[in-house]
Amino acid sequence: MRDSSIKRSLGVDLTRSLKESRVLLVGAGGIGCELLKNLVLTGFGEIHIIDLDTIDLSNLNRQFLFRHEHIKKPKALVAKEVAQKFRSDAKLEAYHANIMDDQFNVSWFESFNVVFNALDNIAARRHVNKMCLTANVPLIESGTTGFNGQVQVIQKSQTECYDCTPKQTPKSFPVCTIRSSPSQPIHCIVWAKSFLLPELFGNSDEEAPEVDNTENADNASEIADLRREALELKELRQSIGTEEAHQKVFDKVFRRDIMRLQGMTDMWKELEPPQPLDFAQLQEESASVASTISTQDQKVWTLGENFSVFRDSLNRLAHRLKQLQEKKLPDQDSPILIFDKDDVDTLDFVTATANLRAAIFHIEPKSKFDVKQMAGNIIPAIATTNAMTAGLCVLQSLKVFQNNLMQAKMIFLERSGARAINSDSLNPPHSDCPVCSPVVARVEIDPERATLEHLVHDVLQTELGYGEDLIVTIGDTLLYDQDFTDDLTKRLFDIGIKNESFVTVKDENEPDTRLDLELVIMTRNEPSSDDSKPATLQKMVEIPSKPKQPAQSPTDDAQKPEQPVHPSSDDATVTGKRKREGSNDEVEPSSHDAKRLASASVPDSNGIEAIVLDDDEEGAIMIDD
Ligand SMILES: Nc1ncnc2c1ncn2[C@@H]1O[C@H](COP(=O)(O)OP(=O)(O)OP(=O)(O)O)[C@@H](O)[C@H]1O
Ligand SMILES: [Zn+2]
Repeated sequence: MRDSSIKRSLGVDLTRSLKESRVLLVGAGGIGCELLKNLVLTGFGEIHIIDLDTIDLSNLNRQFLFRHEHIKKPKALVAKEVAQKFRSDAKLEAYHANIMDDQFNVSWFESFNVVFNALDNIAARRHVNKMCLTANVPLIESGTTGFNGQVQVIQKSQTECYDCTPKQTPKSFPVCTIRSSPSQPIHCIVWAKSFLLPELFGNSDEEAPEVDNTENADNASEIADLRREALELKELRQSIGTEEAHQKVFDKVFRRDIMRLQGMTDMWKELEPPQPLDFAQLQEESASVASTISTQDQKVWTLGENFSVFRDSLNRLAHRLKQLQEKKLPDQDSPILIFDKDDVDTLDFVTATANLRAAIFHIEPKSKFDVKQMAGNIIPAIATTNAMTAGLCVLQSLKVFQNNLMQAKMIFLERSGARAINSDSLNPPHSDCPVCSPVVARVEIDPERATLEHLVHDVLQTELGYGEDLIVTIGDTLLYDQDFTDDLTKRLFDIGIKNESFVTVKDENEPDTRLDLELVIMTRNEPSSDDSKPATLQKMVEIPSKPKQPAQSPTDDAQKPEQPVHPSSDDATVTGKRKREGSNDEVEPSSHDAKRLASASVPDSNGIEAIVLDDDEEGAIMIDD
C-alpha cells in the first residue's frame, strides 16, 4: 500500500505511531508469514521476527513467503529477506532461535510496543504471555485450526491473559484400548504409530504421550500380558532386514496376539470378537496389487492392498535402518526411525498396519490422507483462515496503538455459524489466575553479596512489610518458609537465582492475605559499594489484599465462569458485568454510541479526514468512507 493510502485509511497520527513502532512477531509459519506481510505493508516501522524452525516442503502450500529453493533454510531469515522486498525502508530484524531462550529476557521484551504471537504450541504461547505480562507489553495472541481462528488482545491488569482460562491438553487413550480393545480408527492408528513402529524401529522404552499407561487393579494382569507381548516383539527386531521378517511380524501381531485376545471371552460378550488374519490368503490377494498403490493416498485400500503396502514399507524401513547402522560410529547410540507425517515410509507403514488391525477389530479402514491428518494430529491448515486471522491481528493492534483498548475485541472466525467473523468484548483478568494475578516487582541484587536472607528480611519484610508467614518459591522449588530456613544464609546465585529469574512470594498471613507477588531478579551491572544493601526493591509497589470470595447467590450458580463479560463503556480498564445466558445479541447503548463515533470519518489533528477501520456491532469488519 502506498503511504498516502495508509494515511487516508488510518489517519496521520496512527500512521506516524506505526511508523515509529517497534514490534515483535513470534513465529513465521502459517499466520506469521501473512502477518509479516501485513505489518510491513501497513507501515510498521521496526519488525523483529523470531522462529526456531527451518522451512519444510509441507509449509509451501500456505507459507507464501517461502519457495522450493528455501527448503531447509531458517524460516525467520528467509521471511525477513522476502518481506523486505515489499518495502525497502522497513527495518526488519530476524532471529533463528527459540523465543524461550534466556537471551530474550524481560528487558528485551520491554523494548517492543506490541508483541504478536503466531505460534503453534501451548508452551511457547504461555511463555510469551508471561513475558509480556511482566514487561507490561500488549500481546496480540492468535491461532487457527482448520476454518476456525481466534485473535485475543492481552494487556496486563486490563484483560484476561492467555492462562486465565485453562487450555485443553492433547487427548490420550488408555493403554488397554489401544493394545487390546480398539473401537475406532484412531485407536488403530495410535497403536501403529506409538506401539508397533517404535517396537520394531524406534525407541520402544519411551512412553508415547497419547497412550495412558496408568496401571490399576482392573488392568494389572492385562498390562502384564501386554508387556510380555512387547518383549516378544522386541525379539523379532533381530529378524528385521531378513527375507522372512514381514511374515514373522505379521504372524505375531495380526495372528498370535489376536488369538490370545480372542480367547479372553469375557471381553467379547457385548462386542464382536477380533478375527486373526491369514498370511497365506493375503499373500495371494496381494499378488495382483500394483506396486504404485501406496501413492494413491485418497483411496481406501483393500485388505490385499494394505498387506502389500505393509510388506513393502517394512522392507523400505528395514533398508533405511540398515544403512544408518552401517554408518554409525562406535560411540554413537543405535540409530532409530521415528514417525513423521511427512516421512512417506513411516506413514505408509502406519497406514497399512493400522488398517490391517482395523479389519481384525471390524473397524472401518482409512485412506493414507486421513491417517496422515489423524496420526500427525493435524487439522488441515487453511491458508485463507490464516490470512484472515493475520488481518484481524493487525486491526486489533491498531486499537492498542490508538490507546483504545476498550474497542479491542476477542475475535472468532467460524465456518459453521451464521457469520464468518464474530467478536466478543474482552474479559477482565481472572482474580485467581496464577499467571496474571500476582503483582510484579523488580529487585536489584549484587550477585556477589545478596543472600536469601537479604531478599526475605530486607526486601520482603522491611521494604514491603510482609509478616513472618510467607512462602518463597522459584518454579516448583521451595526456597523459604517459616519451617524451612536452611538456605537463608546462602547467596541467591548459589541457590539457582540468576539475572531475570522469577521468584514467587505467597503471603500466608490470615485473614488479610495479600495477592501473590512475582519478583523479577535483576543483577546490578556495577558492583555496589559495601555499605549499600545487597538487595533492594527497584520501585515501591502496592500489594493489595486478595479479594474475598463473595457469598454465592442462587442466581450466580447458574452462571458459568467462562461466560463473557461486557466492558462498561466509561471504565478506564476492562471490567464489567456478566452477559446473561443466551443474550449474545444484547447491545449496550453507551458502547454502541462509542463504536459509531469511532467508525465515522473524523478529521485528525492535521485536518485530514481519516477513514477508520473498526468492528461494527455485529462483529464484522467495516470500512467507513
Ligand atoms: N518456541 C518457539 N520459538 C520460536 N518459534 C516457534 C516456537 N515454537 C513454535 N515456533 C514456530 O511457530 C510457527 C508456527 O507456525 P505453524 O502453526 O504454521 O506451524 P508449522 O510448523 O509451520 O506448520 P505445521 O505444523 O502445520 O506443519 C512455526 O514456524 C514454528 O517453528
Ligand atoms: Zn491470567
